[in-house]
Amino acid sequence: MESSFRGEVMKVLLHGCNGKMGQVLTKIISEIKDMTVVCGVDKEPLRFKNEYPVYPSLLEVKEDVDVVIDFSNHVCLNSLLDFGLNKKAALVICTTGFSQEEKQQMKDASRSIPIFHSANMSVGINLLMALVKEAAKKLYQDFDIEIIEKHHNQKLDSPSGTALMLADAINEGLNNELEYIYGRHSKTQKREKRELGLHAIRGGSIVGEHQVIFAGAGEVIELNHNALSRDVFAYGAVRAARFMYGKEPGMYNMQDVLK
Ligand SMILES: NC(=O)C1=CN([C@@H]2O[C@H](COP(=O)(O)OP(=O)(O)OC[C@H]3O[C@@H](n4cnc5c(N)ncnc54)[C@H](OP(=O)(O)O)[C@@H]3O)[C@@H](O)[C@H]2O)C=CC1
Ligand SMILES: O=C(O)C1=N[C@H](C(=O)O)C[C@H](O)C1
Repeated sequence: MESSFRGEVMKVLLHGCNGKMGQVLTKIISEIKDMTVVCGVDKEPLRFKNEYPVYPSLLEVKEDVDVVIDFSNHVCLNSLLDFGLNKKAALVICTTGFSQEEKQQMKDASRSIPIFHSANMSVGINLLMALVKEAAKKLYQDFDIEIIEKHHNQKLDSPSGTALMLADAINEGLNNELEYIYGRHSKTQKREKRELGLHAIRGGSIVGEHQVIFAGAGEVIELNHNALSRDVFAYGAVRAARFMYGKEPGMYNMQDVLK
């Protein structure tokens, strides 16, 4: 998909710039000619020596900004939306762990500004969403469906935003009949047909692995996605920022970017 961004240098604010994803993006954007990080915002502004100014709060930002790329924490949503609304900047929100109410807040704000949100910026996961939706439609009658996700030991939210996105894609294909079960413990009854189990593993430096299991009688189908480095998410965020530049107000996601 072509972006509406032409011939100028796009001014990016990195929100959460001193986090793991913020630092990967800092490096990747520094190598892109038509994009520049004009400033960053992070709870700990002095953690790294960045080549751009870093503020402890969005309220202190002085620079002109075209697009905010956000990899921070869901608790920042109010200040992020206020910033976007005041400065008329497009928001590329890649953070996960939002409640339903927070997602509704995003939708409300998107009546005035363009807002992108996706729990996974990789091309592969967004293709996998379509595959598991189709597979679920064909297999559900005879196969039980479960999702396992694995991430590093610093991750705050579980299950991952991606696991929930995959579950929602599956459930959409099945008229939203499924009930999500978050890990099984202290159970004394067998699995019910309409359960969709979501299971989170946390350890070491695992970047992000998602496995969708279709388990039938005597056979199992597994669809896996493994992110081998954070670069894949950062390149996706850059692609989304290009797509969002100059867009009309509304909610957008990775499916729109990849169309
Ligand atoms: N959509 C996608 O493809 C991906 C999404 N993510 C999501 O992005 C988010 C960030 O991930 P990651 O970079 O690994 O996490 P990190 O914890 O490494 O980075 C988050 C950064 O944001 C900072 N921060 C937290 N709260 C605030 C605040 N109120 N104001 C300003 N800065 C704040 C953190 O500071 P401090 O450390 O001091 O709290 C930290 O520097 C997570 O929600 C994660 O799930 C991650 C990878 C891919
Ligand atoms: O926190 C992470 O690291 C990741 N979070 C996203 C999620 O919650 O799905 C995406 C990716 O798997 C990495």
